[in-house]
Amino acid sequence: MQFYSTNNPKHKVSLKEAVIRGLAPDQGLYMPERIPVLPASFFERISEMSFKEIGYEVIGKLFGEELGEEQVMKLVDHTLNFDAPLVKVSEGIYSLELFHGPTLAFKDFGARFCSKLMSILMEGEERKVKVLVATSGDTGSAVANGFYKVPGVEVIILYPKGKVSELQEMQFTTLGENINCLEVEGVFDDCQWLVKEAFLDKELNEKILLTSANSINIARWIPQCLYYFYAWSRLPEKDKKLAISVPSGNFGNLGAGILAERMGLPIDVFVASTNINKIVPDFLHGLDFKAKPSISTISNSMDVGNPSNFYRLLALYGNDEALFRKKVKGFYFDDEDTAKAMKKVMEETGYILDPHGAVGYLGLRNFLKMNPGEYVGIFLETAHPGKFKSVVDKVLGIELELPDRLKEFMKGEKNAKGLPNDYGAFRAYLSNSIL
Ligand SMILES: Cc1ncc(COP(=O)(O)O)c(C=O)c1O
Ligand SMILES: N[C@@H](CCOP(=O)(O)O)C(=O)O
Repeated sequence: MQFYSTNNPKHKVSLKEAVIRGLAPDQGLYMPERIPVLPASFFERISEMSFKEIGYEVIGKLFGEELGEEQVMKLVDHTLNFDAPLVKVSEGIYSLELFHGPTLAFKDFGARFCSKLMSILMEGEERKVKVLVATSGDTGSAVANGFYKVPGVEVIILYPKGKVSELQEMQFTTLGENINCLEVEGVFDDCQWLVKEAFLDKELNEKILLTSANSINIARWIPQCLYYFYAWSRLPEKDKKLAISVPSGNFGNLGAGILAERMGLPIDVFVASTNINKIVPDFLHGLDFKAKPSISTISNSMDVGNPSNFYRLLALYGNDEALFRKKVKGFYFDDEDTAKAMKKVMEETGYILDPHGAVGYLGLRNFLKMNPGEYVGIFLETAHPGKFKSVVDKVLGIELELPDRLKEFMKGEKNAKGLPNDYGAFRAYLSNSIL
């Protein structure tokens, strides 16, 4: 399987090159040249299969030719070593809990897969690699933990000063060793811009082997499709049509769901749910796709004004905007709606949503209301509420008990360097820290 750039379908590279480069030289995102469809027999057996067995088949179809069966199994075993339970919240509404990994957010799946795949692909290489990461909170913690002490890899995390939760910040700034953190005077989109500029800097790339562990990299993006298959395998109400709502920011997660659907998974409708950073819902309602400055919200990890996976979503629908708008429904919610939903769901069901999951829940509920009785719905609960403890406590008027794993992160000492929102300063930092 080769991978093409969304900016030029003729530019095709191997799996290794796509993963090591991260972003195509023309700034496009890599995509599999063909999307393999899983056989009917796979879907007939899926309910009896374990998460890992599902993973072997799906990843085998995508990467098996290049990696072989043994490496595929190693990769999947390393990635899927925690569960993603499907929990019934109310009649016809299920939460896919993606927060049972080491840093309690869905990014753990992609980060673990990415670090393992990079190690496999770099085996025997003399070159060392610098992994650049822009984060609004959760990618940073998952990547830092996934790549911590991996030999030959140095990670540089850029995050917007004062715009990630305290717990998220502690999860990546306290590790040290090969994990370096830069606190940027700006918003998430500035961090993403700085990273992309570094990839375009020819001179710098001649000196340093740079790659990305954001969802722009197929090694971070593709494995996120696995839990959509698993969710369907565990869904009790398969006789109904299925709607899945994805709380979205950079849109890698939704893109991975669409990939799963293109591989044959019977998902009837996707709901793209955002906070007031509503660039994609606006597009789905007929406006042009237009990046905007991001606005701070209580679902801070989704404060993205220039979602980098947009053109990947379009490519998954054959660049057919009408088809994209038909298959994906867009909703957005402000902080007041989000807080109200968190309270209502806790009062009515006892289920505690984090602010991102609450946005996903709201999108799903709105869609189901418009189509009564026809669908069963799943929303992705993308992070543990404890990661946003101060917001959750304030909104719900409770004192949320943190899981031990989160408490552990609070014991370390923050270590981050300040960085102005200026490419020259970032370049100087990278040039001075050549491995
Ligand atoms: C908790 C949480 N929910 C949702 C999202 C949005 O996911 P995506 O960027 O893949 O759209 C993020 C960040 O990516 C996140 O950290
Ligand atoms: N919300 C993200 C932003 C980066 O998303 P990614 O999936 O492209 O890495 C975060 O948690 O940092």
